[in-house]
Amino acid sequence: MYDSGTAVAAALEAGGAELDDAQRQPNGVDLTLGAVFEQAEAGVVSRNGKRVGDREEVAAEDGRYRLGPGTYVVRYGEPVRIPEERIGFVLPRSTLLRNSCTLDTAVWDAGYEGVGEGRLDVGHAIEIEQGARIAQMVFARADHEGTYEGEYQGEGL
Ligand SMILES: O=c1ccn([C@H]2C[C@H](O)[C@@H](COP(=O)(O)OP(=O)(O)OP(=O)(O)O)O2)c(=O)[nH]1
Repeated sequence: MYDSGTAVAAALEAGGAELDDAQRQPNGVDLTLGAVFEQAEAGVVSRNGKRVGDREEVAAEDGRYRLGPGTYVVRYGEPVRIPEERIGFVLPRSTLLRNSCTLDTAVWDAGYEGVGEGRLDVGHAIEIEQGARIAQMVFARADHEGTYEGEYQGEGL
């Protein structure tokens, strides 16, 4: 069972997100584009740890990112707090898909708080305005043991 968009909006606002009406969707809340980065060195995923490789921020021109084909890391524009008994999923706006682009996203754990990131795959050159809606977050009810306490907790806040 998924929460309504109104319930997702209430949870995000309780976590400090400032939402405009266009972000409020029937089944979730649209997240906006905060910043774009290009990976500059190798990261590490090992059995006992991980490290995110350095990245360089892409400059917006007149508030717009003009992105050529390739892989980017995006930071969303809103802080997110995933309530207990919920799991979060972020899906790309279909307009990205219709323009040969997409977002790759992972699980948003109960108890996570922060300004999250995702992988933007640009299959054809695209222009995206900073602050434009790029994704939708939905919440599903979920059992869980414990809450998120990893090193991304509090990122970007
Ligand atoms: O697309 C996503 C998915 C999740 N998150 C946030 C919320 C999630 O709770 C946290 C950690 O995600 P995950 O557990 O998948 O990352 P990990 O690499 O396993 O990190 P950790 O070892 O801290 O669990 O990152 C994002 O920013 N973007």
